[in-house]
Amino acid sequence: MSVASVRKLIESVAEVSGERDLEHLRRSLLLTLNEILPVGAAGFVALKPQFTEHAGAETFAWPLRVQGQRDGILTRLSAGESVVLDSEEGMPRLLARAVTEEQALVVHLCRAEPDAESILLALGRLYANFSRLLTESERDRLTGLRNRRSFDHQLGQLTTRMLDPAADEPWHLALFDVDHFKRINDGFGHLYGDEVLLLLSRIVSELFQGEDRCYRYGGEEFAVLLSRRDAAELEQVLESLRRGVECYEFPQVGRVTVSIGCATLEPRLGPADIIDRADRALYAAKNAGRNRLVRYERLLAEHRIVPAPPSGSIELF
Ligand SMILES: Nc1nc2c(ncn2[C@@H]2O[C@H](COP(=O)(O)OP(=O)(O)OP(=O)(O)O)[C@@H](O)[C@H]2O)c(=O)[nH]1
Repeated sequence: MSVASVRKLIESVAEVSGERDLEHLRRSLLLTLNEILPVGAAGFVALKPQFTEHAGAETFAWPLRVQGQRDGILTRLSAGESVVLDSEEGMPRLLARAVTEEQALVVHLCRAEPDAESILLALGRLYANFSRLLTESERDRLTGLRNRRSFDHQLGQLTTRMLDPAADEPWHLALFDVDHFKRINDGFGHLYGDEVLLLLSRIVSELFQGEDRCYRYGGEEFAVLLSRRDAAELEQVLESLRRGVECYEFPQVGRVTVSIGCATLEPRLGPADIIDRADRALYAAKNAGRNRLVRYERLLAEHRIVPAPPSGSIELF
């Protein structure tokens, strides 16, 4: 390798290691591969067949189909393993490396390259290490749900996306809080309190899948960002959360209830505005006796609340 190539490689790796977002990390890694290998196409392919619609899978539809073993080989790969799917005169042209349990990095070269396998191996390890660090920094340790940091990031992205006039999917924020959680801690001990939070997080994760995202918002409070639902569907799914918790028999502790406040994202609302709305609805649910769902928009329609102006629209002079 020439000094210029080594410098290019180090610069690219420095670029990759500076990423703080998984999506950017993936993009940065693909750019690096393009810089140092004669890449025809490269992308991430989901290892599990049910995830094959993910970005990147289509890119490799044709070469893998040519191989006639699209799912055969890739689904048998486990994290850290790699495979050469096609070679030319003993040198790899089409390679896959399982960078995590769920994803393989697949590279199709314009021409065969002797160092391709070792480069893919090294960059794959780099990606695996960084993605593990990023994933851990986005997760809550007790429940395994995404944490507040991740929530702030996602809500920020959603409120920005709402500014696009073409964005027509309604997104909603639900905040829910365990009722009288202090009593659970005081009566049964902190460990049982922790177990309640853990079991609650499982109930929520099972109920909200796909595009919906669940977060531990802090302490005994959780957040869910829900997409593609009208008001009736929203109430229905959040009611089933409330009932699901109410009916669950928590070991030792018995019955637990939650109060839920919910608000719908609107174009002029920033993250703080939407949190404030959901929080006011949650407060109203607590005040009305707990173990219930309150939607901000319903409070507004029934004149039970005075609307606050969006924070971004306040003019001081
Ligand atoms: N076990 C456990 N307790 C926590 C954790 N985080 C916060 N808490 C406890 O959660 C309790 C919250 O109490 P409060 O804010 O008074 O609310 P509450 O008792 O749930 O009452 P309402 O919200 O009004 O229904 C406090 O006792 C905190 O110590 C945690 O990670 N584990």
